[in-house]
Amino acid sequence: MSVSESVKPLFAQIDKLKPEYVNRLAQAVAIPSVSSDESLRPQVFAMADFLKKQLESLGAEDIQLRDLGTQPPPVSDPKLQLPPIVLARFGKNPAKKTVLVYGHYDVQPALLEDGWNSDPFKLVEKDGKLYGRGSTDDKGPVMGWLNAVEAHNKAGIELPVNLVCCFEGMEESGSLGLDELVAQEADKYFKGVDTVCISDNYWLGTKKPVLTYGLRGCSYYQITVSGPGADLHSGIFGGVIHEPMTDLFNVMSKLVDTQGNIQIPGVNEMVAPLTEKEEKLYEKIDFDVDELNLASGSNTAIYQDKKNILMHRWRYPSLSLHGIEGAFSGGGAKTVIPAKVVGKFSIRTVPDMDPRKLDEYVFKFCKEKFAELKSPNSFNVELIHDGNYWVSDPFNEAFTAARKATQLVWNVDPDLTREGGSIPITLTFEEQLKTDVLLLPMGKGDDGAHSINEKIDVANYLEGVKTLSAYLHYYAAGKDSE
Ligand SMILES: C[C@H](N)C(=O)N[C@@H](Cc1c[nH]cn1)C(=O)O
Ligand SMILES: [Zn+2]
Ligand SMILES: [Zn+2]
Repeated sequence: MSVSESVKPLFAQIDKLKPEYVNRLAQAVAIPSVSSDESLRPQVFAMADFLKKQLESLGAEDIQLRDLGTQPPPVSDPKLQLPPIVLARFGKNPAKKTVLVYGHYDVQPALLEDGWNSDPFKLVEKDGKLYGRGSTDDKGPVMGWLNAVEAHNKAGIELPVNLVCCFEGMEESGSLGLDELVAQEADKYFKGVDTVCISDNYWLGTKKPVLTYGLRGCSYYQITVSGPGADLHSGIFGGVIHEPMTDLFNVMSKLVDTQGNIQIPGVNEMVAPLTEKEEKLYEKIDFDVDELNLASGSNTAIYQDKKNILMHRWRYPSLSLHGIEGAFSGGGAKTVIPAKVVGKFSIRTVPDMDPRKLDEYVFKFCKEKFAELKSPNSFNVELIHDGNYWVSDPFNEAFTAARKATQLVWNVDPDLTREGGSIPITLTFEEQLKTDVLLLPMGKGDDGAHSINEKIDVANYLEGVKTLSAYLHYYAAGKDSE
């Protein structure tokens, strides 16, 4: 029987299980597992326990919560524990292929007062969409893998592959500790893995599914400026002392211009030149500036043409300013001079940028710009975390299986895309396990990952479970399967 025929009862089961799937996602979203907020670290641990219980109830074997020790500096609490890596497996049949699925159970911060229409940690279903922090990034897709196993169990259909799960709780904060674990377990827990599938990114737009073969890397920095012994009255000290915030603003404002051009010497020179072959690839992609505007909820695009938008998202670096710790940020008009401020920015990296050279250029530039201010305040610039870029071959066996699965579920040939975001562990899996990695996204380009009112469409959540399941079946059946 063809794969397309054999998965029909599985697809019917997936449709029937919608209430259970939504409930599973609601339980996951209700745990505010924000990895970047030290005070919420117990919630990240609670999320790992939730996954453990879910995996147990679905019949997973060899479930392990792997301790990664304490979080390295910079960190406020030197005893802060890293959340565990959750490992589990379904099946260990040597006659079957083995697929490792990776996802993350931590999320970005979210506060109602940021502008959410509802509590970010309460899943709300409205107009065919499921709103809540992590719904698309990445609790929806992680639940998607569990949902796929549940559908197989309930339909009485054997999983066509051995499934190894690797779920981490620090992806949004640099995947600390995971590189080492993957290296340690390459010949142990991960022995025999044939391919890796990651569902942790999004379609490019809102209409067409995609398969993704590239990611940018991310190097995240912080600049600390401090001076006064305490926060001060600006009426008493304004104009008479060097203010840390003024120094910080000066340095941060020199990093990038308003057209997105990075101003740090040496950075742009590391970028791989554009080839004619690559240039042609952009023509085929289904996307335009309207899709970008829809996703950003604005008309603020720097480039109006598809090629430039895609190149600047996928193959050129970008520098973003994220925030200032220690600065007054509430409502009202507090007349304070902050004593210590920490500015945060990151650089998305691309082939052929060398992260260590990048650090060198960033540190040198920031120090020079601060020195020009001739300020007596103290200044420090440091790397918080980094993760490398990744580009792969989109025509291997795993991509072929994913293309067939997408065609079956969505009735359309997926676009082959790269992603502007980062998943730090991707290259490590490829290098350490010596396997291919496929990125098979569930959500749409307008899902608002990292933003307010993050959502996943119900259709993407359900059809996504079908796509992940069908992918496993096509991959198991080999490249000539139908
Ligand atoms: C693409 C993925 N879903 C994601 O959001 N990744 C984060 C990872 C990160 C955080 N700091 C550095 N990398 C991202 O791209 O921001
Ligand atoms: Zn993610
Ligand atoms: Zn994310």
